[in-house]
Amino acid sequence: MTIINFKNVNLVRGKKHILRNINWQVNQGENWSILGLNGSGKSSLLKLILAEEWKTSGDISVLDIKFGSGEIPRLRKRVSVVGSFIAERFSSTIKAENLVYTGKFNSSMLYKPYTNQELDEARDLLKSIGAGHLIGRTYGTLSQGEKQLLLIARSLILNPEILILDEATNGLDLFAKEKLQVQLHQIKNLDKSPTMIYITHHPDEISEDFTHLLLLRDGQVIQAGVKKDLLNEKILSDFYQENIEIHQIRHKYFVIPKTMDCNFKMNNK
Ligand SMILES: Nc1ncnc2c1ncn2[C@@H]1O[C@H](COP(=O)(O)OP(=O)(O)OP(=O)(O)O)[C@@H](O)[C@H]1O
Repeated sequence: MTIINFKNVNLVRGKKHILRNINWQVNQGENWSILGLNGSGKSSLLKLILAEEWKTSGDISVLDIKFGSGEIPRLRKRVSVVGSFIAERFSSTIKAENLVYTGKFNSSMLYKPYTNQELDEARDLLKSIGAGHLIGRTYGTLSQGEKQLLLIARSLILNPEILILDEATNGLDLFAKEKLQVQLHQIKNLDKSPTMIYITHHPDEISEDFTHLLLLRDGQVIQAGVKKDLLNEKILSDFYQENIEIHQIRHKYFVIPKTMDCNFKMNNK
């Protein structure tokens, strides 16, 4: 089954050609990372998947639902997102377990009170990801990392078929980042694991669980394919249009601009 299919997709807003001729196919069993610099179009691509933005031209289908077919509300219940543009939608007074429960409806609020029993499902999920201590806390009083934990729990309550992580480590400390990777690894090993899409600026965050990589620059797909074929110095130097070197420590790939050494020496003369 094809999970996501973009054919010749363009997105234009005003005079800005935000995404240009995007061809991208995600198949069952693949987990993709999307790597791009600021302004390359990552969030816009995500909004197209969620049908929050509408393509200017081309064809998009997600989970075999063709956009334009009127089935978008049904689709939204099958896709979850963790990311800042979701994080900003919640009231600062909502309680942790209520926020997690909103994931059931893919909305940012609960339209009626829920029983303690119903909210227990959210509490159990919080406990299962090591966030039990946040139960009962109000969203506005939480740290960035704590908020992120709520969003992860929220994204899982529906058993989504696609889980999108958009700069999901923003605001997380060193250890919380590692914990997120462990959680993603656990999700990947679930019986009915979702297809995961991990959007990031940072190559070192692309864990072993991600099999494929899409390199996005200035609204265009520069490369898309099997990760191990693309994470090399030649391809990434072409992609960044800068000479870079890659240092692999355990399973992490650290990318360092070669020019950095030179600037560092100049500044420290
Ligand atoms: N509605 C819009 N009208 C005009 N330009 C837009 C619009 N939405 C996005 N853009 C522009 O399109 C480009 C891509 O934006 P997008 O937010 O998708 O990038 P991004 O890769 O997510 O960036 P970042 O990593 O900085 O969050 C940017 O130059 C942005 O200013």
